[in-house]
Amino acid sequence: MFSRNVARQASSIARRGFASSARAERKVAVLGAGGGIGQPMSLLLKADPLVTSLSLYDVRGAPGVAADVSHVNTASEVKGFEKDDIKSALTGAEIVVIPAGVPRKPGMTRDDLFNTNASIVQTLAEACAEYCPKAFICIISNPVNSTVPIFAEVYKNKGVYDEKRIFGVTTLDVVRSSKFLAEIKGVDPKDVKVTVVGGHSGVTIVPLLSQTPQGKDVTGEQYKALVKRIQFGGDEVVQAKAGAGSATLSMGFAGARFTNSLIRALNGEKGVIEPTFVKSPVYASEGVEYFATNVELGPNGAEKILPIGEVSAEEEELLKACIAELPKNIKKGVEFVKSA
Ligand SMILES: NC(=O)C1=CN([C@@H]2O[C@H](COP(=O)(O)OP(=O)(O)OC[C@H]3O[C@@H](n4cnc5c(N)ncnc54)[C@H](O)[C@@H]3O)[C@@H](O)[C@H]2O)C=CC1
Ligand SMILES: O=C([O-])CC(=O)C(=O)O
Repeated sequence: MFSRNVARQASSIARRGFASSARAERKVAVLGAGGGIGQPMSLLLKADPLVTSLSLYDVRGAPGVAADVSHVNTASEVKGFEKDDIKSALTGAEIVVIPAGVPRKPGMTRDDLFNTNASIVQTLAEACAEYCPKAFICIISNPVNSTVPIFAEVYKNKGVYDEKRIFGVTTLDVVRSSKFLAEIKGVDPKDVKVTVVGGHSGVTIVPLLSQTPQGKDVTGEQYKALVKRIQFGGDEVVQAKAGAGSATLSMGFAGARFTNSLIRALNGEKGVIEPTFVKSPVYASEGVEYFATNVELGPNGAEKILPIGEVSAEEEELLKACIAELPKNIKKGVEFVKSA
């Protein structure tokens, strides 16, 4: 959908011409733009005609990345900021995408990143609350199950919280599910859409393969292996990179796809649906405050949280395991801010 849409937009703009095309102004800021995810994602955002302005920030290196991607001949303007200049980076931003923080090394869980990334995300939330409190926030930094609650708690403290505007980006789980299932079935991944619910780590990642035409008849050992590969796809990359980090290119693609969906919805397109980790009523009665399901995006952000729908017996079990784990991750994030 993302690449098809970018291609469609690009050809439509080519027909109408850049200068004359009336476009909604959409300023996107990337925090952590100098990193492994930040760089390829910034390139993809620069290639997206729906992004009209790109503001790249990192504690170090973002002006260089900005100078580089600014030579790509699409219409958007690009500026780079570093160190203390976060105010300039965030002022006027409508969407802030955050891949700032340390990645895993082999042997680590995402939760092992908490000690470092919690304070990074808290600091960035404080800056966003001050300089662009109405922006839509897309959080990539791990552990997403905890960093989303951290961001929300900071916003509550600052009196600017709007639950519809804060998203944990779980799109990579959706992208992986589509690709891995398509490989098994020998079909084009563009035709394979998998809803992934829950959170973004190990057993909290719950692919609903039974809801996908191509996934329905995957059973037995093949089903178990596929679910495991989706749940631990991040580990596959961490191991293959052998100490040099985690998924960056596929995450750059997934982050740019989520941003594109959000902008299309802000621009008035109807029926834009993406799974994302948000404040959710779905398991609230069981003490799970945040949960990823399909969410219909719209001009106010998370317009409609869609129900999980019918699930198989196996998926029931996966959901139980998810629900046993997720509240601990959420609580850890909430308490981090409350105890500060
Ligand atoms: N949500 C998801 O599906 C995924 C999340 N991730 C997570 O994304 C994060 C980033 O991963 P990579 O880009 O590979 O790491 P990286 O280390 O290559 O880049 C991170 C960047 O963040 C910057 N940074 C650190 N503190 C900052 C601050 N206070 N303000 C602005 N920038 C700051 C660093 O200077 C660095 O350039 C990690 O936490 C990783 O676990 C990675 C893959 C998938
Ligand atoms: O595995 C990691 O640490 C990075 C990540 O979240 C992913 O690739 O899904």
